[in-house]
Amino acid sequence: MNRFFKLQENQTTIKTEINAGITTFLTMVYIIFVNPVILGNAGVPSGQVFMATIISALVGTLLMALLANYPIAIAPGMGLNAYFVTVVTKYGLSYSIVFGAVFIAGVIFLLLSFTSLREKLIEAIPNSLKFGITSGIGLFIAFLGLQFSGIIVDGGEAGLLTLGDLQAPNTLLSIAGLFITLILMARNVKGALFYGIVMTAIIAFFTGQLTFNGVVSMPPAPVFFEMDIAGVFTEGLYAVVFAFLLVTIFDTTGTLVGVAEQAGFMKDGKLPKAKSALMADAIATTVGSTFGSSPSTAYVESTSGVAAGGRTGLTSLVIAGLFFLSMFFSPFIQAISGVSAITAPVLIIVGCFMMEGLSRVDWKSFDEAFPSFIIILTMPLTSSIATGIAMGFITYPLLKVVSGKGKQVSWLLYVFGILFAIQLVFFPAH
Ligand SMILES: Nc1nc2[nH]cnc2c(=O)[nH]1
Repeated sequence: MNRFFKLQENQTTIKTEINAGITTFLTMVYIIFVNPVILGNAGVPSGQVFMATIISALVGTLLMALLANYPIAIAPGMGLNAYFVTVVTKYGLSYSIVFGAVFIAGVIFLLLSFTSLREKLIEAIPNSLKFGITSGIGLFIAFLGLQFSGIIVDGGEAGLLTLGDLQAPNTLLSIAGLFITLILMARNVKGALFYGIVMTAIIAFFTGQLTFNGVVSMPPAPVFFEMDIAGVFTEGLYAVVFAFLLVTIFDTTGTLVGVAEQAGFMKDGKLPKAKSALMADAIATTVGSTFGSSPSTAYVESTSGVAAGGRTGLTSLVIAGLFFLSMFFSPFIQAISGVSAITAPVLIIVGCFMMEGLSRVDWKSFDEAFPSFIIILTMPLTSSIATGIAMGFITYPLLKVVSGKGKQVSWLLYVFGILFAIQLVFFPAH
């Protein structure tokens, strides 16, 4: 164990790594409650999403442990799960076609992990676009949380949106959950999001909003290969595949670099073993789609385990082991997932985490600030990550050219800008 995970070299111990693994697991286990709620809005059965989420997290995090020896967890990302639902519901598609799109994005990501285009792409995209995308997704999922909780509702005569009925039972439950979780977060309690869900569920139980049919059982049977790859082409979902691909690559890379900086792994501004880490994510996304999950990404919550001293893949191995054990708690987890007001506070708070990157945008330069701003604004307003990305990629090269800085922009961005402009104007459906 010591030799495989290089514990001594990384100045850590088995006990510290186990502690770190438990810490990260507690901060991210909410995804197995929340993902069935979100993908349930696209009609995917809850038991299927529950298993697919665990399998994605298990495969990705285990590969991260074994291939990269990093204390970084992988699981289906928030934001892309919501975008998945938008694509299914807004355009009336079958979810199996959209799983096909996730599969294709995963395979392209896997192929890209072997080439240098991956680095080129990552280097060509400026901070304002990268962090604009992550933050836009943050606002998007927080907005969903506000809707699920009933705090924000359709405005009708009052305008597009308005404040909901704060005395409605499910809204009251969410508000109580939000306050409890915020208090736990502010007091730096390990696993605040998880304990927040549990405490909100207890309130829901005693107020009759939640019923249980058991706690432990054998895992539900996973559903395998319920996807329609041909449908991706007949429906022309190219922009959707592209959005899944770009967001997964940027999000994972940004998160890997952030966590690696915190853990002291960066060497001369480069991330060693980036290839193995990205491959772990690409494989998790591809495998996850075959079982019925939206794309996976490296989790920002891994920072909590690193803060607890985790430095090696042993931390990730512990996280993967805990995800495996959670398979046996499906009745408990599915009952909680059935009441979206319980998990809504998590969406609002995770949205806040994802805004952090905005500090890296150069707000004093208008040609950097505006593309970031338009992404953040349009993602929640159009409920489309792809549209938000398109707005940013169109305005960035445009503003650079008119301000005489066109030469600073990579040719890749001009190509993307033109492609996105054509797509938005002529193929706006997706
Ligand atoms: N980086 C990152 N971390 C997450 N934690 C939960 N969801 C996400 C996500 O989409 N991206």
